[in-house]
Amino acid sequence: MYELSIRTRFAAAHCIEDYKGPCSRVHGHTWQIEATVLGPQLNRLGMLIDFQDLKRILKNIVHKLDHQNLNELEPFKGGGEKSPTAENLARYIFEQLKPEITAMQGDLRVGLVRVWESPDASAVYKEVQPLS
Ligand SMILES: Nc1nc2c(c(=O)[nH]1)N=C([C@H](O)[C@H](O)COP(=O)(O)OP(=O)(O)OP(=O)(O)O)CN2
Ligand SMILES: [Zn+2]
Repeated sequence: MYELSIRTRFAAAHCIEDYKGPCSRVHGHTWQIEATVLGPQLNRLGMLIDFQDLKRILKNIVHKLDHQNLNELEPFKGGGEKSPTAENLARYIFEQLKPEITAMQGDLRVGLVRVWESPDASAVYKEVQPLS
């Protein structure tokens, strides 16, 4: 199995409602997004997927989040469990990426999406592999 990863980043504001601390106030991050794709086979150029293609797809997804207040966007509206945390962002991006990747090539899978809120803090979303 081959595995490759790319990173991109975007800037956006958020707050965590009901959080006890400064994160309950609106503040910004440069969010860094890492996406990992898995697959068993290389193409005729010796690539699993062209980094450029993966970057383009990921950038199109994060473009909708760039320079937004994430709390105002539909997937994160209402707070609570839907709050725009690194965890929820990772799941949202994973779910947007998954159909794009499988449409591109049937044997490709999204391994994980990692969202870095700062250089020291990140969250991952991945689907648990079924036991074989
Ligand atoms: N599990 C999570 N915990 C927290 C999240 C999150 O998304 N998932 N988010 C926050 C806040 O958004 C906050 O902005 C981040 O706080 P923190 O990591 O403490 O960042 P700082 O740079 O302000 O921290 P230092 O104390 O300067 O290291 C909180 N928790
Ligand atoms: Zn924050």
